[in-house]
Amino acid sequence: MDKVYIQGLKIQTTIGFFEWEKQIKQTLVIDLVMGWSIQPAASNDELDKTLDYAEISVAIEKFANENPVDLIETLAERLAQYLMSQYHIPWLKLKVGKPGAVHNAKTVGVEIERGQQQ
Ligand SMILES: Nc1nc2c(c(=O)[nH]1)N=C([C@H](O)[C@@H](O)CO)CN2
Repeated sequence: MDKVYIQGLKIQTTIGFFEWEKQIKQTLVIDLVMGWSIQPAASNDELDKTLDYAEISVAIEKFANENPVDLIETLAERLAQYLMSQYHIPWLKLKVGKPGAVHNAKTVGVEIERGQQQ
């Protein structure tokens, strides 16, 4: 299966378990790989036939800000379900990193894979 991907997307959103985290925005870094056949778009050079990574990047930050949660696990799961249903994505791999969370780690995060590779 072909892939369309977004790597290292930095978003600012409210996320965290602790009370102080609910009062601020923090940086999350999103890596997303989406299964998609690119041939229909490529054959006629048509954006409409593929996954628009620019539109999806904006949608990710909007979704995170409209659906604040405590855990990055919850955000990953809900965001994956949203993207799959909104854009008819059959399979995706999603990483959510929270680089500011552990001061002596480069980053921490979760990675999930959902759906079926066709
Ligand atoms: N596996 C996780 N561990 C932790 C999370 C999380 O979302 N998933 N969150 C926190 C706090 O919000 C933390 O980021 C504050 O520094 C702690 N552990």
